[in-house]
Amino acid sequence: MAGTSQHGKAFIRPKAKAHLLIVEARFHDDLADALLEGATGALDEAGATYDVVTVPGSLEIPAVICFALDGAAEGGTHYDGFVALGTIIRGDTYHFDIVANESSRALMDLSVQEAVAIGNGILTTENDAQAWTRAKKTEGDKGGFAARAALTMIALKEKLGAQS
Ligand SMILES: Nc1c(NC[C@H](O)[C@H](O)[C@H](O)CO)[nH]c(=O)[nH]c1=O
Ligand SMILES: CC(=O)[C@@H](O)COP(=O)(O)O
Repeated sequence: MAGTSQHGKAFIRPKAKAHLLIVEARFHDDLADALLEGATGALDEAGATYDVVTVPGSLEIPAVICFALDGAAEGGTHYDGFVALGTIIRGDTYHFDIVANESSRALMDLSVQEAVAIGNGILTTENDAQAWTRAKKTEGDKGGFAARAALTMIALKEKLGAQS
Protein backbone atom coordinates (compact mmCIF):
# COMPACT_ATOMS: atom_id res chain seq x y z
CA MET A 1 0.00 0.00 0.00
CA ALA A 2 1.52 3.31 -1.06
CA GLY A 3 2.63 5.63 1.72
CA THR A 4 1.90 3.18 4.52
CA SER A 5 3.14 4.47 7.87
CA GLN A 6 2.08 4.07 11.48
CA HIS A 7 2.35 7.83 12.10
CA GLY A 8 3.46 6.94 15.62
CA LYS A 9 4.55 10.44 16.65
CA ALA A 10 1.13 11.88 15.82
CA PHE A 11 -0.68 9.81 18.42
CA ILE A 12 -1.05 10.64 22.09
CA ARG A 13 -3.20 9.04 24.77
CA PRO A 14 -5.59 10.58 27.29
CA LYS A 15 -4.39 10.78 30.91
CA ALA A 16 -7.47 9.09 32.33
CA LYS A 17 -9.03 5.84 31.17
CA ALA A 18 -11.25 6.83 28.25
CA HIS A 19 -14.64 5.34 27.37
CA LEU A 20 -15.50 5.36 23.66
CA LEU A 21 -18.33 4.36 21.39
CA ILE A 22 -17.44 2.47 18.23
CA VAL A 23 -20.12 2.90 15.57
CA GLU A 24 -19.60 0.33 12.85
CA ALA A 25 -21.44 -0.01 9.54
CA ARG A 26 -21.83 -3.62 8.41
CA PHE A 27 -22.69 -2.98 4.74
CA HIS A 28 -19.60 -5.07 3.90
CA ASP A 29 -19.65 -7.64 6.70
CA ASP A 30 -16.20 -9.29 6.42
CA LEU A 31 -14.46 -5.96 6.02
CA ALA A 32 -16.35 -4.70 9.07
CA ASP A 33 -14.90 -7.60 11.10
CA ALA A 34 -11.39 -6.62 10.03
CA LEU A 35 -11.87 -2.92 10.85
CA LEU A 36 -13.40 -3.77 14.22
CA GLU A 37 -10.52 -6.09 15.08
CA GLY A 38 -8.06 -3.26 14.44
CA ALA A 39 -10.06 -0.68 16.39
CA THR A 40 -10.72 -2.85 19.45
CA GLY A 41 -7.10 -4.01 19.44
CA ALA A 42 -5.86 -0.42 19.57
CA LEU A 43 -8.31 0.57 22.32
CA ASP A 44 -7.47 -2.53 24.39
CA GLU A 45 -3.78 -1.77 24.01
CA ALA A 46 -4.38 1.77 25.28
CA GLY A 47 -6.41 0.53 28.27
CA ALA A 48 -9.57 2.26 27.02
CA THR A 49 -13.06 0.83 27.37
CA TYR A 50 -15.74 0.91 24.70
CA ASP A 51 -19.23 -0.04 23.58
CA VAL A 52 -20.03 -1.06 20.03
CA VAL A 53 -23.15 -0.08 18.08
CA THR A 54 -23.81 -1.61 14.66
CA VAL A 55 -25.66 0.16 11.84
CA PRO A 56 -26.56 -1.04 8.32
CA GLY A 57 -24.52 1.46 6.33
CA SER A 58 -22.07 4.32 6.72
CA LEU A 59 -24.78 6.93 6.18
CA GLU A 60 -26.29 5.93 9.53
CA ILE A 61 -23.09 6.46 11.54
CA PRO A 62 -23.24 10.23 12.21
CA ALA A 63 -26.84 10.09 13.44
CA VAL A 64 -25.94 7.39 15.96
CA ILE A 65 -23.22 9.65 17.35
CA CYS A 66 -25.89 12.38 17.68
CA PHE A 67 -28.18 9.92 19.47
CA ALA A 68 -25.38 9.09 21.91
CA LEU A 69 -24.68 12.79 22.57
CA ASP A 70 -28.39 13.40 23.16
CA GLY A 71 -28.54 10.33 25.39
CA ALA A 72 -25.63 11.59 27.48
CA ALA A 73 -27.29 14.99 27.87
CA GLU A 74 -30.37 13.16 29.18
CA GLY A 75 -28.33 11.35 31.83
CA GLY A 76 -27.27 8.31 29.76
CA THR A 77 -23.77 7.00 29.10
CA HIS A 78 -21.12 9.62 28.51
CA TYR A 79 -18.59 8.78 25.79
CA ASP A 80 -15.26 10.59 25.68
CA GLY A 81 -14.97 9.93 21.97
CA PHE A 82 -16.19 8.00 18.99
CA VAL A 83 -14.74 5.69 16.36
CA ALA A 84 -16.58 5.50 13.03
CA LEU A 85 -15.96 2.33 11.01
CA GLY A 86 -17.31 1.42 7.59
CA THR A 87 -16.38 0.60 4.04
CA ILE A 88 -17.80 2.28 0.97
CA ILE A 89 -16.83 0.63 -2.32
CA ARG A 90 -17.56 2.39 -5.61
CA GLY A 91 -20.42 0.86 -7.57
CA ASP A 92 -21.92 1.89 -10.90
CA THR A 93 -23.86 4.93 -9.78
CA TYR A 94 -23.58 8.27 -8.03
CA HIS A 95 -24.57 6.56 -4.76
CA PHE A 96 -20.91 6.06 -3.83
CA ASP A 97 -20.34 9.83 -3.81
CA ILE A 98 -23.41 10.44 -1.67
CA VAL A 99 -22.48 7.85 0.95
CA ALA A 100 -18.77 8.73 0.99
CA ASN A 101 -19.12 12.50 0.98
CA GLU A 102 -22.14 12.85 3.22
CA SER A 103 -20.96 10.45 5.94
CA SER A 104 -17.64 12.27 6.06
CA ARG A 105 -19.24 15.72 5.97
CA ALA A 106 -21.59 14.89 8.83
CA LEU A 107 -18.72 13.53 10.95
CA MET A 108 -16.70 16.68 10.30
CA ASP A 109 -19.71 18.89 11.13
CA LEU A 110 -20.13 17.05 14.43
CA SER A 111 -16.46 17.23 15.31
CA VAL A 112 -16.05 20.95 14.68
CA GLN A 113 -19.51 22.22 15.66
CA GLU A 114 -19.95 20.09 18.78
CA ALA A 115 -16.24 19.65 19.72
CA VAL A 116 -16.58 15.89 19.57
CA ALA A 117 -13.51 13.63 19.45
CA ILE A 118 -14.01 11.36 16.44
CA GLY A 119 -11.71 8.99 14.60
CA ASN A 120 -12.94 8.44 11.05
CA GLY A 121 -12.29 4.89 9.91
CA ILE A 122 -14.69 4.84 7.00
CA LEU A 123 -12.88 3.49 3.95
CA THR A 124 -13.81 4.85 0.53
CA THR A 125 -12.31 2.62 -2.14
CA GLU A 126 -12.53 1.81 -5.81
CA ASN A 127 -12.69 -1.95 -5.26
CA ASP A 128 -12.56 -4.84 -2.77
CA ALA A 129 -8.79 -5.26 -3.02
CA GLN A 130 -8.11 -1.68 -1.97
CA ALA A 131 -10.53 -2.09 0.91
CA TRP A 132 -8.92 -5.30 2.20
CA THR A 133 -5.41 -3.85 2.11
CA ARG A 134 -6.59 -0.99 4.28
CA ALA A 135 -8.91 -2.89 6.61
CA LYS A 136 -6.62 -5.77 7.65
CA LYS A 137 -5.02 -5.28 11.07
CA THR A 138 -1.83 -6.80 9.70
CA GLU A 139 -1.72 -4.36 6.75
CA GLY A 140 -3.20 -0.85 6.63
CA ASP A 141 -5.06 -1.24 9.96
CA LYS A 142 -7.30 1.74 9.33
CA GLY A 143 -9.58 0.63 12.17
CA GLY A 144 -6.65 0.82 14.56
CA PHE A 145 -5.61 4.16 13.09
CA ALA A 146 -9.10 5.61 13.63
CA ALA A 147 -9.15 4.37 17.23
CA ARG A 148 -5.74 5.91 17.93
CA ALA A 149 -6.88 9.14 16.27
CA ALA A 150 -9.98 9.23 18.52
CA LEU A 151 -7.80 8.71 21.62
CA THR A 152 -5.51 11.49 20.42
CA MET A 153 -8.45 13.87 19.99
CA ILE A 154 -9.70 13.01 23.50
CA ALA A 155 -6.22 13.75 24.85
CA LEU A 156 -6.05 17.06 22.95
CA LYS A 157 -9.47 18.09 24.29
CA GLU A 158 -8.16 17.42 27.79
CA LYS A 159 -4.92 19.28 27.13
CA LEU A 160 -6.66 22.34 25.70
CA GLY A 161 -9.25 22.40 28.47
CA ALA A 162 -12.29 21.81 26.28
CA GLN A 163 -15.47 20.57 27.94
CA SER A 164 -15.61 16.78 27.80
N1 LIG B 1 -23.23 1.41 -0.68
C1 LIG B 1 -22.76 1.47 0.59
C2 LIG B 1 -23.59 1.88 1.63
N2 LIG B 1 -24.86 2.22 1.35
C3 LIG B 1 -25.90 2.20 2.34
C4 LIG B 1 -26.07 3.52 3.04
O1 LIG B 1 -24.98 3.77 3.91
C5 LIG B 1 -27.34 3.50 3.89
O2 LIG B 1 -27.28 2.43 4.79
C6 LIG B 1 -28.61 3.37 3.06
O3 LIG B 1 -28.69 4.41 2.12
C7 LIG B 1 -29.85 3.44 3.97
O4 LIG B 1 -29.93 4.68 4.66
N3 LIG B 1 -23.10 1.95 2.89
C8 LIG B 1 -21.81 1.59 3.17
O5 LIG B 1 -21.37 1.65 4.34
N4 LIG B 1 -21.00 1.15 2.17
C9 LIG B 1 -21.44 1.09 0.88
O6 LIG B 1 -20.64 0.68 -0.01
C1 LIG C 1 -21.68 2.69 -2.43
C2 LIG C 1 -21.98 2.19 -3.78
O1 LIG C 1 -21.70 2.87 -4.71
C3 LIG C 1 -22.54 0.84 -4.02
O2 LIG C 1 -22.66 -0.02 -2.97
C4 LIG C 1 -23.84 0.99 -4.73
O3 LIG C 1 -23.64 0.43 -5.97
P1 LIG C 1 -24.36 1.00 -7.29
O4 LIG C 1 -23.88 2.39 -7.49
O5 LIG C 1 -23.86 0.06 -8.35
O6 LIG C 1 -25.83 0.91 -7.04
